[in-house]
Amino acid sequence: MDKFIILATKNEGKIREILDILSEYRSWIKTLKDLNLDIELPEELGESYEENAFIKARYIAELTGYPVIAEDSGLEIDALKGELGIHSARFGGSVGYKEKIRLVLEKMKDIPWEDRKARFVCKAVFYDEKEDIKIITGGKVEGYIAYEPRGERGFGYDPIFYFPPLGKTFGEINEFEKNKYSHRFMAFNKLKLFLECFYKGGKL
Ligand SMILES: O=P(O)(O)OP(=O)(O)OP(=O)(O)OC[C@H]1O[C@@H](n2cnc3c(O)ncnc32)[C@H](O)[C@@H]1O
Ligand SMILES: [Mg+2]
Repeated sequence: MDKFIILATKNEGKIREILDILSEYRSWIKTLKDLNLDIELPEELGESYEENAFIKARYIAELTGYPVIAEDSGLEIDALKGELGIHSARFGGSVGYKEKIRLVLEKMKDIPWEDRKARFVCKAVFYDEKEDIKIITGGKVEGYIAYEPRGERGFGYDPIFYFPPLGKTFGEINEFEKNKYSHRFMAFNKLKLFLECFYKGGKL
């Protein structure tokens, strides 16, 4: 098959979740790894999740000529206004997530539960240069920053994101559960509606 969509992300955690959400379309989707495209994505200098998702999508679309899916996401913490959000991946510099999490918790050590509100946000983009299509969908999930990390599942900031409806952090729930409630699920589930029309209309 020479027609496919490229998934433009380097984050293995995202890839797992997105391929699972879009599992019906798995045979149409190629990751950068599937294509042996060992390249860096461009700097995410946009001012919003949408802009950054589009920067990544456009870069790969221009490079390959194929339709592309990309996303940009982040953790917004009310008490640390503006520090994470679209800067979540860069927060704390080039250190691992154990250290980023330690830094967040250190900054929030005196903050009481009611002021620990946070949300994960995701914007997903489908971009097809040839067909002149740009679709953006979004998702959000509300929770709290836990007092300490719990669970080893998921990726990134999952161990400190406490999700009240399940009484657990995202680090404690399995992929099946995360893909029922997450910001990424919501964004990509909406994008799926579009892919359904596009795919069923034989457009790909
Ligand atoms: O740009 P790409 O290659 O897609 O991968 P990335 O990891 O750099 O991704 P972003 O630029 O979108 O930054 C997202 C940040 O938000 C964090 N994040 C996003 N969704 C998350 C989730 O579901 N669980 C935990 N952390 C998440 C993630 O760890 C990053 O620090
Ligand atoms: Mg990134």
